[in-house]
Amino acid sequence: MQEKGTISVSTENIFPIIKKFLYSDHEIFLRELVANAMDASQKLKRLAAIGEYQGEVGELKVQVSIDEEAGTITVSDAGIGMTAEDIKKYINQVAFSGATEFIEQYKDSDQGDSKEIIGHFGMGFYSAFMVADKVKIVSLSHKEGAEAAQWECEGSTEFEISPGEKKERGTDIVLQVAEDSKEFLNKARLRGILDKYCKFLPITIELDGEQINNTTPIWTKSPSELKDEDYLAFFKELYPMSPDPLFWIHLNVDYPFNLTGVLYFPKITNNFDLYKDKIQLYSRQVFITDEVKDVVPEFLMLLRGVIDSPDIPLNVSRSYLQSDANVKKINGYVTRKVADKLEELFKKERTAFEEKWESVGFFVKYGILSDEKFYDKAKNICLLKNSEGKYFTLDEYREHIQAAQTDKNENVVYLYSNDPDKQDAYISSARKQNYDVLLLDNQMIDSHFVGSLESKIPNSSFKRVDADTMDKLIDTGTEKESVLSEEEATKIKEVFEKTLNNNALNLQVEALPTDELPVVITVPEFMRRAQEMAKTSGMMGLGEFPSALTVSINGNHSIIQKILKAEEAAQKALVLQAYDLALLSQNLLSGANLTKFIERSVEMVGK
Ligand SMILES: Nc1ncnc2c1ncn2[C@@H]1O[C@H](COP(=O)(O)OP(=O)(O)OP(=O)(O)O)[C@@H](O)[C@H]1O
Repeated sequence: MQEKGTISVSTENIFPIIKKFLYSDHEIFLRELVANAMDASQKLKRLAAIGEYQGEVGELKVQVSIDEEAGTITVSDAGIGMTAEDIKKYINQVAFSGATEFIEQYKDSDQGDSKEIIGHFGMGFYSAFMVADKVKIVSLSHKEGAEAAQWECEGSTEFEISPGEKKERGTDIVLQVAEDSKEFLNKARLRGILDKYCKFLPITIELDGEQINNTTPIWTKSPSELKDEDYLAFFKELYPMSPDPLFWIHLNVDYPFNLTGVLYFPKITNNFDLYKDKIQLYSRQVFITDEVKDVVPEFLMLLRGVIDSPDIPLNVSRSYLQSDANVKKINGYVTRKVADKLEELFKKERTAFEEKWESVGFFVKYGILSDEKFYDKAKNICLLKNSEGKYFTLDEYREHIQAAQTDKNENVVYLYSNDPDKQDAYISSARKQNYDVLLLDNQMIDSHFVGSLESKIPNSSFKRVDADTMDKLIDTGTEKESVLSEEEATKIKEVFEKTLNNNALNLQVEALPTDELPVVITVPEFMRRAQEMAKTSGMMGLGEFPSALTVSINGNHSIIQKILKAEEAAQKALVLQAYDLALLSQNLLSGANLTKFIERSVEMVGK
């Protein structure tokens, strides 16, 4: 008996709409059909396990095959199958409600958002019509005495149902591939899609007889069954081109939500962007997306690996995902696990932890900057490295510098360098005073990190080592003895002003140690930070911000006496020489000024 019917649906014909708006994601039809076949297989397994199916279960693999000549793709399973009644119920009604719901969602969203909905909306069975102009279902239900049934639909709301010819339990979905979708008849193309979405499905998937998937990926196993090699091999499987990860975290939770996975800490190179969106999100081993925004905290998006959770609602739009309670909990859980793992590593293998700090520190700092709560968890394992390459925790470091580097206001002054090469002269001045200098030279993150630490550590101030002369950087309130009389100080300042003839310079005479340079050039900390902020926020073009240099003349240096006593011409040469030397030590001397300096030096040496 053949039966014809019309699928009741408010929209005249939803297929053209499905086709049009799902355009960029056509390939997911295969994921949907394979996932259905897998569900049907697993349902049968469950029925057999609870004794509701008495027959032979047999091998439950899902087969995908291409018949290029006939222009068809067939997805077959040996799962529970469907009777004609089941087809009417599940395909005509249930599946359709899913498709209609999609259209409703699409209508409610503005154009810009539609792609997101599409990307996260499981279109189910009807997504087959994105690539096929005719779909046939032939199915034999597992139910005793069931007869095979066949359903056909040509992409309109009309369908035809009739007895089918099928002897084995299960379902064949046959797609007559549409003219504009012929690419899917290519085996390599299908293989690519299966590799992407179905690589770790729990039931064997074959493409033209060849197994595609690994049915028991490591995140489905217990950590006690796994060795380091297994984790490394899995990492290589996911990211064949990447260097080995630093370490990994096996996630496993079943209350209050369900989540498994393995997250890897990659070695950080400078190309951070390459590392974003590399965590893969699965739902019961079906690949969903690698856009994990909202599910994983922003700073952990640089991690790699797999998260699998049936509790992440994937068939809804982004905005919903953000406010979803489960997603929030997952987010919190992942953050906590990462913090725990870092603490464990730190406690167990501090040396190894220090060796990995270049990469690990990036996550920790990023986490501290972006997540208030993460600081509380990470403050005990956040390391600081000094210019001698030694590592300290925040507490250890404070202890280390407290005695020497507390200023008259009881602030502990943390000195740092962001470019040890350029700031070498300042670092060595600091060391001469028995001060310690931190290395905070990650250009991407450390300038922000400095500000953040300063606000988090009470009574602390961070100053770059070239922000002022040493005794002003850490002002202990003790007056330095000056060998210059007040008159001489005024005189030397005048000589410098006249010779350098530059209003932008902030000239001052100071009593610095005799072994300091005769002239020291610095950029005040607050000024430099304001400049950096302006640069990063794009408020001002580079260079527009006044660059205020402070020029400190070391009144205690012997050369100052020489200048005071010299003839005018010699005086001028000495001032320029002392000033140029200061610029040189900051790496600020170049071009014509450098040439002049060299000429002058040669002349002086020759005298
Ligand atoms: N291969 C199959 N074997 C048995 N039943 C199937 C098969 N494919 C689909 N079905 C039935 O049709 C129903 C509708 O399928 P459809 O893919 O549209 O939605 P779904 O799987 O329930 O949800 P989703 O939108 O997440 O895919 C399924 O719930 C299932 O009962």
